[in-house]
Amino acid sequence: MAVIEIHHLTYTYPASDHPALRGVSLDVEAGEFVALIGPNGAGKSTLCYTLAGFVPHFFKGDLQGEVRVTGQDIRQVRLEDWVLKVGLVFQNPFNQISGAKFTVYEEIAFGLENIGVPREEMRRRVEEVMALTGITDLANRSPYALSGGQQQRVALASILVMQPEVLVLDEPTSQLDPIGSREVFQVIRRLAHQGVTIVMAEHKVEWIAEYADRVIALADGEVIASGKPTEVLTDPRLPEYGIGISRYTAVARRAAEEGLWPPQRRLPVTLEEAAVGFSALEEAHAHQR
Ligand SMILES: Nc1ncnc2c1ncn2[C@@H]1O[C@H](COP(=O)(O)OP(=O)(O)OP(=O)(O)O)[C@@H](O)[C@H]1O
Repeated sequence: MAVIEIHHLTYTYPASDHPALRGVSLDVEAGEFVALIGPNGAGKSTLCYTLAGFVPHFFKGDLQGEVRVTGQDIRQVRLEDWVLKVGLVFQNPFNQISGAKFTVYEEIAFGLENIGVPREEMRRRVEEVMALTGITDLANRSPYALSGGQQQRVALASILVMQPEVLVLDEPTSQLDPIGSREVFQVIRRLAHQGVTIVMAEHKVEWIAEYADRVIALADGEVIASGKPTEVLTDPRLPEYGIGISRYTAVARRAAEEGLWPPQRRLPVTLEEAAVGFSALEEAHAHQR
């Protein structure tokens, strides 16, 4: 059984007459890392909110179809129970920090304190997630006196400490520089290897190509492509939908039009793939000479 099962999901916000999600179907297996891409307004955040239970428990509106996580229907479970099953990480870590605690350690322990977890277990779980997210040395620092990447890892740790089965991230690296982004992607990859199911809305296609298992492209609330990152991210229709492509895909596509890309080779998404493709072409030319 897939961990996430979405069937024919159509959702319209209250006071709107245009569905934000239309006929979305999607299964995600345990430990899979799925990236959501799409232009502004495509429905990525709405899908994240739905998985996290904010739709329909907080945003009412009209929800048709089925959304299940580990077999449970989203409509049958209260939001306060659902959030223990599905953790949501927002774009801006600043919004996720409670403001009630003075140190990173206390911040991460906050959620466990609220549900009355015994002190010894709390310490063990907090130390475990700090190690996993690489922030052990920040334990006594203020959550506000950190870089963006460090702050996002604190936000992530404070969600992970609750041990959700599914982690949903809505553009978690949009405020981060390349170093911070890599830190976050590496932690996410590690979590997926440990069996956490990941759904992440993200624009950075080169990072997605490197780290995600599958990509789902949304446009105007509908799934327009779904598959392996290299397939979806080089789909020639993406620009028509206003979805950004990697600069390496764009360069190689131009080169291919001029006969300067190996004909049988898939277009690249990352720099490494581009380098391999162009050197293969060079070798083929050297042979012909
Ligand atoms: N609270 C709301 N009430 C009414 N309509 C909304 C609300 N939030 C989003 N929408 C609409 O739902 C559609 C999907 O928006 P959503 O924010 O999910 O897209 P997105 O792909 O996350 O875009 P972005 O990349 O800009 O964050 C858009 O048409 C948007 O205007």
